[in-house]
Amino acid sequence: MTSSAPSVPLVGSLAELRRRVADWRARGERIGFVPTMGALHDGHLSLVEEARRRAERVVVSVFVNPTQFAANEDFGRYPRMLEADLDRLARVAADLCYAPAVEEMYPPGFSTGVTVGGPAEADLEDRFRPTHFAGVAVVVAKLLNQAEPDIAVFGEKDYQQLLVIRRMARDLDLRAEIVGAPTLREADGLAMSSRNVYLSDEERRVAPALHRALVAAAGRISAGEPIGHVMGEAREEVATAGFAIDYLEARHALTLARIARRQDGPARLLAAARLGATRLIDNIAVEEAR
Ligand SMILES: Nc1ncnc2c1ncn2[C@@H]1O[C@H](COP(=O)(O)OP(=O)(O)OP(=O)(O)O)[C@@H](O)[C@H]1O
Ligand SMILES: CC(C)(CO)[C@@H](O)C(=O)[O-]
Ligand code: BAL
Repeated sequence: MTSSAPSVPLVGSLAELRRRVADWRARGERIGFVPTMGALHDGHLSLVEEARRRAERVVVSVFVNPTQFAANEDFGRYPRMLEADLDRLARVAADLCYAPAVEEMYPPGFSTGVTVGGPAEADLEDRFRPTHFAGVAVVVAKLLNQAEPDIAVFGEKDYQQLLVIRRMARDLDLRAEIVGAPTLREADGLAMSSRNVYLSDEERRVAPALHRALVAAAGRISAGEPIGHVMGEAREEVATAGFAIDYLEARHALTLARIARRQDGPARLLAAARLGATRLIDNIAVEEAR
């Protein structure tokens, strides 16, 4: 299907990205930036809309970053559909799509890394993807240096990633303000994700059980039930639905430190769990007691 909205310019070279951004900046326009790996869904588009509320121009990057995938992960089969992505970006009037080739981002001889600690060492995603945040940090640092936006929007769906990027931006004095945006969900509660296309029909039917368990647990903790007990039952419920759980934990929402009591919060419940070959992540805030 073709869109009737004006098409979104696509650039692949850093020089061209910089030229366009410099033109806008010279006109006094604020630049918003949304980094993605493409296969865009409505969750991504909501980030573009958030950026649009805060800036006159919005650049969206589409780059499946090899350095954040471990050798056994899905880099090779990650969905790639740039034409459809451009069509979707046109509908939310993004100003530019930046889709560099791997060689543009990582030229021969590339040998620099960014070491991230703090929230990157929370024993959550990092336990299961030990090289992941180093790859995310290096590509996000590069993208933010390349586009030099005023603001950059990241989804709360990747909650630990959001905290890692906030920490990195603060520690390295990156100029962009890092903005977090809420998770968009399907009608049955499943967090939208490019990886949902991997789910079989049966797995797709089961998948919302993860969010349901998080919502129920957050409500019970908020009402004063003991965290350890509630989280144990949530793990049982998710496992019974058919998931293999990597983690399903209550953590401090700002530091990701373990918390045993609601009063140690603000609390966030974070989960990663596998349905067959597909790994889903999700998280939810625990409302604070009034
Ligand atoms: N459902 C969603 N709602 C809001 N933001 C989202 C959602 N899903 C992803 N994002 C955000 O979009 C940005 C790009 O994410 P990415 O391209 O990895 O998409 P994804 O759907 O999360 O894919 P994946 O399946 O790889 O996790 C990230 O900041 C991510 O947090
Ligand atoms: C931030 C990001 C675009 C870096 O590759 C990626 O980790 C993602 O899509 O969340
Ligand atoms: N949204 C995070 C990208 C990844 O899983 O590699």
